[in-house]
Amino acid sequence: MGKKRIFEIAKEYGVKSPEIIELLAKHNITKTNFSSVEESDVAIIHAAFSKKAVKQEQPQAVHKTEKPQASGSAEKAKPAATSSPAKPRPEKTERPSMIVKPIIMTVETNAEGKSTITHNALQRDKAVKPVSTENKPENRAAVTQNQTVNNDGKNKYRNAPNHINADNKGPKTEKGFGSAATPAKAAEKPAGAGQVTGERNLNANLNRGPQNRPMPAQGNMNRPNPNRDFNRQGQNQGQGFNRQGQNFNRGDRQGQGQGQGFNRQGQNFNRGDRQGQGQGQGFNRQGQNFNRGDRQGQGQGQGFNRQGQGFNKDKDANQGNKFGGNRPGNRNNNAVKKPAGGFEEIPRGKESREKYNKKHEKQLKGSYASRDSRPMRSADHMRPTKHLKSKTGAPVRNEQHITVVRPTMVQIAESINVQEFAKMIKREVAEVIKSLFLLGEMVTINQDIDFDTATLVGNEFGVDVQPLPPEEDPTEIPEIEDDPAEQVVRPPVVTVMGHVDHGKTSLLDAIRKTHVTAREAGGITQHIGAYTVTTGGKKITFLDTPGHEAFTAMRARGAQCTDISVLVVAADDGVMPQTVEAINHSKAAGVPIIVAINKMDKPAANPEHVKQQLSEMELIPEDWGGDTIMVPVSAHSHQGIDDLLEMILLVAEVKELKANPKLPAHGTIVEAKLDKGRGPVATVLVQRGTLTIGDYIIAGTAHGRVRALINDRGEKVRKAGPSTPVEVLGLNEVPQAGDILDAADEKIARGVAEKRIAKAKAEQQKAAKVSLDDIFSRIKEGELKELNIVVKADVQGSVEALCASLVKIQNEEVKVTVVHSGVGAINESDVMLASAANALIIGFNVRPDANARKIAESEKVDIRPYRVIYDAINDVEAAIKGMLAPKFEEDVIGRVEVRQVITISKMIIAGCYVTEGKVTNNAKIRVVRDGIVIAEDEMESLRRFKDDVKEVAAGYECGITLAKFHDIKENDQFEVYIMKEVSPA
Ligand SMILES: Nc1nc2c(ncn2[C@@H]2O[C@H](COP(=O)(O)OP(=O)(O)OP(=O)(O)O)[C@@H](O)[C@H]2O)c(=O)[nH]1
Repeated sequence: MGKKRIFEIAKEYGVKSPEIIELLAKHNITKTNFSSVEESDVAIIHAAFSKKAVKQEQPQAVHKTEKPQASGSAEKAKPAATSSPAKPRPEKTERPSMIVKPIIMTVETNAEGKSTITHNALQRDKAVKPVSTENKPENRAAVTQNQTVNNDGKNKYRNAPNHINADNKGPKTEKGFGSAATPAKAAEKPAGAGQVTGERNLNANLNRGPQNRPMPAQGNMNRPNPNRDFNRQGQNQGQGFNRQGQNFNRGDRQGQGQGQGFNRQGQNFNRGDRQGQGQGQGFNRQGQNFNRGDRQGQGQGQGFNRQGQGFNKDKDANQGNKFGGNRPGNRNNNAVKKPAGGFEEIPRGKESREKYNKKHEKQLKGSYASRDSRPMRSADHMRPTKHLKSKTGAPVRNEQHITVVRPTMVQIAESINVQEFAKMIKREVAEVIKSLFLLGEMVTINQDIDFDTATLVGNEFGVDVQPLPPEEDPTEIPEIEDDPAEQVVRPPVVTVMGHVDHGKTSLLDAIRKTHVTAREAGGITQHIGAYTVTTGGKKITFLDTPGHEAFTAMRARGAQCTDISVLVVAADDGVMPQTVEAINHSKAAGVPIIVAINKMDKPAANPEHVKQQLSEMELIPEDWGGDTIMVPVSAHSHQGIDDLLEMILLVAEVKELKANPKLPAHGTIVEAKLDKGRGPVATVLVQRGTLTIGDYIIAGTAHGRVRALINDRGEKVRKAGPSTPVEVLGLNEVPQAGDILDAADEKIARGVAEKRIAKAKAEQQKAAKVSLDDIFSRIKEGELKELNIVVKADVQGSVEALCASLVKIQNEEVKVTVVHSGVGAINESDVMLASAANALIIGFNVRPDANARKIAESEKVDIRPYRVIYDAINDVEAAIKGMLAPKFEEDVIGRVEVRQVITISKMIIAGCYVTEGKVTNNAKIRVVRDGIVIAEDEMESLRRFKDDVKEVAAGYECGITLAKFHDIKENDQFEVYIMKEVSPA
């Protein structure tokens, strides 16, 4: 057990080291924090502090360096107190989940010109990682002298005294770094223990960067330890990443190499009879030790770059201790003559030190080695502190406080430049790069790192990295705060869905007691309507969605702005494809489903079968123990309608549907059309707030002041609250179904509309551009045919439905492209566009105006007006089939046997007999010999006797000459076939 040192004793007695040093000084004993204490000294200390010793309250360890001996001779380096390493103080605090306060680091200067740093970041860090440092496999880079001696894989940095004697101001060692020791003494030193010879902790904090980083287990990634001879002992310890703790021994030698950190550390090369120890901590090529001849050498290195190298030649003994710095000339060719570190002694005292700093300012700049010595910089904690004195001339403690503020939280975008990030977190770029390096990212100063990487790096430095709040979209109306206290109960919005003809419209009619069906062209609901009904004093808003497949897109949207979905299933028909689709849409939108089993009045009604089918789709009826409400109804006899409404209200009650009517209106455009007399008319479902006449509204790119509001019964109203469908007049253009409507300040609305128009234009332009990919795919497609179509319809819903159906028609060979679509009559520009794009125009419920008709005639543009969507789709389908390239199929029409081969003036004539079918003069011939096809050719001539004939039937003889193949032999079989056109599927 070695002698105890001041700071350890201080800890034991619960006092600060300076107090002990002061006490001993009174007894004419000069000691520093790291000085060991003689028995006699201990007695003095014990006498003075024994009472205090009881209270062991986390003493603040003060890190000091030893005062130089008056003689200036190389003091024996104290072996590291491996048996009693500076233990980390027990951690009591825990890291708060989010740290918002900045790190304040205060550098205190004491009377002796030593600086200590009280550092709430460090304390915070302690809270962050309680005790965990004990378990770390690697030593962290920041190593002060006492850390050196804890070279046991444990890191005391966070727990160690928070002092950074980084400013070259500690008691300046006259011995410098890497001072020499005698071989004998060096040999005594335990391998692996820190060799404490140089007392100055120059640059001790240089490598405080990345901590807690995952490093491989000790020595795991090290290269094997090559020992090439007998009689040698080679020890190799490595921690970290690469080539650490290498040890090369030749001859009778002992070599020990220890390496911790990152790269090539603790290398030890020994040749001849020698003993060598190499220790390295830090980053790069540390602790190298090269010994040749009969020699003993020790090399220690800590810090950043190529430190602690020791070269021993001849029979010198050599020890080198280096801490930090960049290539600080760490070679100990003759340790006795020259301090190994090559450092100039730094003068003590304020004035002389200032002079020194001034003198070295230039050379120190930009060097890691000199970072500690540099004047204070933004993120620096190594500033030379002033050595102040009180008026009386006595040294005063804490005269100067330097505060460094580092952020504990930064916000970044998706990626950030390394340099910028370092600046942001107030760290050196090299620290950040190093951290990234250790995380496996090789980056340069100008490279960008993504958010996740920045988060990891931020964690290394105790900085919480958060994403920047999303930029406000100029094409969106600013969000308004919705106070839940202001919200009131609103009616449910119900979508009626189901397979075509299962009775959706009839059911709504039955509910509204009106007859919408009769008015519809083709008897099919063409677009969404919305109605409000009152039952038992409560309102329900229904959105009627069309049943045809073509309206899938619209129906899906309908489900999204609704609260409850009523699934109509005909009791006599059961679950059909669109029933399944409707279920999927509702489920996807998270909307509860109430099943209305319709047409119960029909004799063929089989509700149990419907339930059975639905239960297979995970809609288990309540009476079967499930949770899906199923109501048998009849739109004709009105059976069960009240039950259905009751169930809707029940579900709505459970959902607690609420909205704030006091806010500016916010809703969805359910339908929009261009009315000749009234201009653009939009059906809006108000979802939040109240829409009032005079409000300025925006929906998509359309905007304007509300001129009139018409409810679902055709009555003019002044306002419409939440869950109310209402027709709105006053927009400057027809919005799109599904657009969000907002009431807003006119200026804002106009601005937003302009931005949306610009955005849409830009997107259109972008879409119009032909990309390289596009060109390539077209080349690949080769025979690609495109059918361009312009679609015009009376309402937006129909436009969408048609477009969706038309695009679906396309097959492998023909592509249907809707080059333009819109609401309103077919006009001149539609025709011109169709002409330019070689498109046909499909009009649904709209007619071309006179001008358009004229131009269409002259431009030969085909305009097809329709009243029923099916017809339009069917026609296009037929047109596509007509456009398909004809397909041919082989048709074998006969078989012929060659009975004789005749040669007349170089012509080879096969004398044949038709065994099967027939042979025609335009047929193709496949020559088969012994079951193997040997040629395929075309007929050149077909003759009977001397006459050319068109065909010869089975059982007759004929003469056949082939166009190319002349090697015909007797008994060859001719398979006679023609290519027949087949109609496309
Ligand atoms: N017997 C009987 N027939 C009904 C009932 N409900 C609807 N129908 C008939 O079923 C047919 C289709 O009814 P619609 O209401 O148009 O069906 P839909 O689901 O709205 O059809 P689309 O609008 O085409 O999607 C009509 O002939 C109705 O008269 C009912 O409860 N009983």
